[in-house]
Amino acid sequence: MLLDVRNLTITGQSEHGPVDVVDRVSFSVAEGEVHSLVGESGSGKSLIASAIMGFLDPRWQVRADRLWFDGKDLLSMSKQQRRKIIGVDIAMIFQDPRSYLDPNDTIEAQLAEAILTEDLDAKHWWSRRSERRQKVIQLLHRVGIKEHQQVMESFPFEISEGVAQKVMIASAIAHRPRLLIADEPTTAMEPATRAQIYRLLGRFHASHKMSILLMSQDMGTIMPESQRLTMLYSGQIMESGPTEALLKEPFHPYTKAITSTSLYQQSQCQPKTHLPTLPGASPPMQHLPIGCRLGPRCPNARRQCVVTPSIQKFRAHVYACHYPLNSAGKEQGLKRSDIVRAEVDSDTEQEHDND
Ligand SMILES: Nc1ncnc2c1ncn2[C@@H]1O[C@H](COP(=O)(O)OP(=O)(O)OP(=O)(O)O)[C@@H](O)[C@H]1O
Repeated sequence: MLLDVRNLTITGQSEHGPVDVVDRVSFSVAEGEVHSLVGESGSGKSLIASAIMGFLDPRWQVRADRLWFDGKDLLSMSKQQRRKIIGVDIAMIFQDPRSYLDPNDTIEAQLAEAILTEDLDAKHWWSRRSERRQKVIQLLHRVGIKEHQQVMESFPFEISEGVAQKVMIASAIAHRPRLLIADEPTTAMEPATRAQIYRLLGRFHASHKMSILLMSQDMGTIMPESQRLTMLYSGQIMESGPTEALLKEPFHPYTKAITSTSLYQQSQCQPKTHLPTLPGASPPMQHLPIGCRLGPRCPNARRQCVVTPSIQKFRAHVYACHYPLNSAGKEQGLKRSDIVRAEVDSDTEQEHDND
């Protein structure tokens, strides 16, 4: 497994004391896989991405049974070792690319810096400079920027959001990372630009076997190449498994709500069809409900949901719900009726014993 995350907990401070904003989250990304982490705003996607990258400031406490990259424990390495891995094997692109580009440097200067020295053939610095320039042009062409001259001479505030994201991707792929973490890379973009960015990521995934961990707020913005899907709500995993299986037969009410309001499904609906959604919004970190955090918004919630559901495995899915849907629900219903039957049987036996 390239990235292996087990029981990742991220604790922050609220006015009422420490809060596990991310609560024992587990998922993994295999070599060459695209894994989408989907959850509404505030579900903890950016915190998880930053914890993997080691970007979180010290007021957040990060614990995990495992936070491994390629078999190496990211949490126990020194800062230097971690920086080496992050600089070479893992890259990240962000929702707001312009704020991560240096406002005082041209795009050419920033991309030239991203090119690895080992990728240069020229021996002398003067010929290296022109080689770097050629490599920057190649990078820009690879991310679909044909007007390279104009973009190279620009400062970040002079380019559009879409072009800035392409520049960020160019900078990320200059390192040929094995894992790219994309934190809602197309949030503020027009649908056409969004599609371009996803096509680009899809191309690099296919040609370089690059693994991608894609963070997204809704199913309408996940990549078609996404093989695995993890649904996150308010810092807890709701359901995880192969994308197709989750779309076809969700076991968690949250997966059902998010997938049935997605552009995936909308495109197949008749006009004016009512689309089900969950009313309400995700809670702020100071007011997280006990037990299953979806409880107050969940159409299936019952008294038992104040107890955090344990992680269950059924078929290819992993889910955390006391009252799952579809075949997992039937299976659980059968188990419950066995329990009830066993309780009834033992009561009857007791009655007989008393006779
Ligand atoms: N710097 C911060 N200070 C205080 N609280 C924070 C900070 N960063 C995140 N949080 C809180 O942590 C929780 C998770 O936030 P996070 O940004 O990881 O969610 P997200 O899923 O990435 O949301 P979005 O899709 O809007 O980016 C939220 O309740 C948020 O308010």
